[in-house]
Amino acid sequence: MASMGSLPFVIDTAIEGSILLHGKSYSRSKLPFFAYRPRKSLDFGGLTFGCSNVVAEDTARCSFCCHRVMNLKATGKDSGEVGESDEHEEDTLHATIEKSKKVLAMQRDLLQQIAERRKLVTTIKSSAIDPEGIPEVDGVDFEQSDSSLTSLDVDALTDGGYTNEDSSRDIVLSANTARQPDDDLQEVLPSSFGKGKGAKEHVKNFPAKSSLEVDSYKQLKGTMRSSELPPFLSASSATSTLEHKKTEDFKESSLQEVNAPANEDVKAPPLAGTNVMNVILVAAECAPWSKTGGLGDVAGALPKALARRGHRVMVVAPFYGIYAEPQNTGIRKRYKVDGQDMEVTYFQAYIDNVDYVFIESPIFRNIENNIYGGNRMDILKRMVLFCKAAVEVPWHVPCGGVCYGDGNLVFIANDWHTALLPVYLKAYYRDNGLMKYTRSVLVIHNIAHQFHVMLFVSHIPGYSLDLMFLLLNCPHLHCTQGRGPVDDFSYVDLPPHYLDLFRMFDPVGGEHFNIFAAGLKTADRIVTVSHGYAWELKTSEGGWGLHGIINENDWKVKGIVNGIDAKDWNPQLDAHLKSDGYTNYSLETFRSGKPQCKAALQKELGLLVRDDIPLIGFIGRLDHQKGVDLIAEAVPWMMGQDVQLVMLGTGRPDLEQMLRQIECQHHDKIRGWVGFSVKTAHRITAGADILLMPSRFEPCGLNQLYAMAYGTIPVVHAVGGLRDTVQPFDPYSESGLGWTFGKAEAGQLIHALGNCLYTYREYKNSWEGLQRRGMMQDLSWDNAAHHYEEVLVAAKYQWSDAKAPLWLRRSDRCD
Ligand SMILES: Nc1ncnc2c1ncn2[C@@H]1O[C@H](COP(=O)(O)OP(=O)(O)O[C@H]2O[C@H](CO)[C@@H](O)[C@H](O)[C@H]2O)[C@@H](O)[C@H]1O
Repeated sequence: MASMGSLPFVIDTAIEGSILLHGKSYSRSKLPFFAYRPRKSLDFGGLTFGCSNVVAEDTARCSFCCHRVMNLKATGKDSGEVGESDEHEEDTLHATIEKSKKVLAMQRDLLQQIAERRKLVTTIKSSAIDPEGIPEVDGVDFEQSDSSLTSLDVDALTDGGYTNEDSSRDIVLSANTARQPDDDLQEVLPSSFGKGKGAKEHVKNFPAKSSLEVDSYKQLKGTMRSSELPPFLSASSATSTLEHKKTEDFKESSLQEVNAPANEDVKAPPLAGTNVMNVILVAAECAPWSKTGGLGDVAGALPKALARRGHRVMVVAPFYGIYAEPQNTGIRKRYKVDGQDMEVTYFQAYIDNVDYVFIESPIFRNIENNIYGGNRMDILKRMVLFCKAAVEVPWHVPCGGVCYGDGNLVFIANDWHTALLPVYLKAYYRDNGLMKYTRSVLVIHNIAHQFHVMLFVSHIPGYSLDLMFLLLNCPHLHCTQGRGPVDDFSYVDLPPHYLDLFRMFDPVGGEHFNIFAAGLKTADRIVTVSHGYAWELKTSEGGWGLHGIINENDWKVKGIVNGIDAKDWNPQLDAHLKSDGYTNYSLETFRSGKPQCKAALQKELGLLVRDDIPLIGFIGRLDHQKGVDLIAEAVPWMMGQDVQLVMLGTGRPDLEQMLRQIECQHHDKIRGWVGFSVKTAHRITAGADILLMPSRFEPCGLNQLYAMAYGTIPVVHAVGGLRDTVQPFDPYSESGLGWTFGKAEAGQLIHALGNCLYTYREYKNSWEGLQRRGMMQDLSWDNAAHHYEEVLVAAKYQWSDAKAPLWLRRSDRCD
């Protein structure tokens, strides 16, 4: 079956003096160079599955496990013993040797990188007390590997050394050794599933687990009878028979696949280089399936950017409604929540190089419009189940045929809703010697979240007014940081000594239970969504009672400004600008495109269609944070300015009522749209001239980023991410991106807006310059993803007890 060139070879045996390929015997003296490599180095993946399907190109990847293999270009004939050398064979051999040199050069680079890592680990070892924290690097266990590896490999892998059976090559390849065949067979995807668009293809882009990264779950199952398994683990799936059948199907289809020629795509190395990891982002919402605000946008966009860098990325979210894309994997598990067994079913989709896993359970059903609704216990139970099920996804849910496993894995949890995940990871697994190399990063999008009623209270020193309002008056106190009475600890189902992580005290609320606090303490790293907010979180005004914990963990906190999804929020591609008189536009066409969108918006809202009147927009949750009440205060002034105003939002009923009332009073100039409409948000962003964001605090803010990308000028309270991203306009140097004001007060808003309107009317060129500068910025997620990657890598090499060693505190601070 083989022909000259690029067919796969299956090495059957390699014995002294000869080798058997596809059942044919080849004499050693006539063999192409690959046959000289000791059999051990070709042993990965076994003979029946996966890695035996090596292909012939410079640097080939196994079509299944994607591990780099040596150049195995075939030079033998396809049948019978290799005959006498002829000229053609000589040429081919030379070409092969040339190619092998290139491969060797690449390997040399790789070895150098390994050597550098080794040095790093040695440094870590020498400054650490806990040897358990020493991580493996790309599958190499430095504890176990031969100490002569570094020098030996780099030097020995030269042309001359290559023709010998050099054990150093074994070591090199074993660092990339593929998963065991058995692993594959245990965790494969149903055949119907693995065949989805790109489903298998994507797996081969990622490094498979090394033998050192075998799931701790499998180790556990291998050493214990099921009756002895720890109680925190999920109960066994009801689908085992089905899974077995599907496993067989998959085995067959995989074998068909490995037998097919697979030399077509030798891909460029990933941007992340040797930092490529498995990343699982876990969030309570993920656009476009579920979104109540910015968290949904981030969960929808950041994973794609990480995938573009070459990481294997998954998003895990609850399955709230009926979604078209995800398919039922048939895998079901049961977890205990408040003493009850709750079953979850995993749904899965693969879109834009990202795996999406949705956790379905009656507890999540039909709440897509009220994700955070219900009473405190309802929410708590949902989050307990979600986090328990999410931690085990890398064990149970095969994506494209292969589970992520728990080696080289980092979870990214988001806000208090998933802050239990780092705690469960530690308490259930790492404390028990499982998931030893799995790390967690907790992202703070909003440390306060919303609250609903405000009353006047007198000031307590050290506590901000905002916080006191929150503590005293929030009827949905559970919406903030996962707070509750200390008794709530019994619901999270953790060993008693974990209570201390959750127990908090503040002068207003007294002793209480706080999920966010426990997550922040336990996570290996903390990210928040801007530099400004990272700083504010450490203050009593900005930390909402958690500033003490943030300060104590300062060494692991990093601010990374959000990006924007360059497909969804791009005026050139925006799907919501393709109808009703709107139009797509770009930097080249915005002078005509934007006025067209403005006219379409005025028409749609029933406002006077006039190009010369500034159209001001506001989009956001209607709550204390967003400062919509400050806009209301400024309305009388605005109405004297010949402007139009449109406000879109939902939230606090009193603020919703306020919007309706303002519209009633100034129906000719104002629209107050109460509701959640993604389409309208896009259209306002495109059609408005100015966007107001008078937020009292704003961790990052996405709307000002969207506005700038659409040539809409932001007027913002200079706080948190707004200060980071909106550089104030300077008329002298014609620089800057918008207007800012220093205090969340109506007077200051009026002052900044007044200057903005003046520029709009009197200085058309300056205005256009502002628009151009805004639109020309690279606000994409790619930049942010690069910074996230640094955090993920730092987490990977983080000590397992989340306590930084002293040297790290001094020299590798994340701020
Ligand atoms: N009525 C409505 N109809 C349609 N769309 C609506 C809407 N109200 C809001 N949106 C949309 O929801 C998103 C809100 O983004 P924000 O950055 O204001 O997030 P939010 O404050 O919820 O999140 C938190 O997390 C994000 C992400 O990290 C941080 O940027 C932010 O500062 C922090 O408070 C935007 O896409 C906006 O268009």
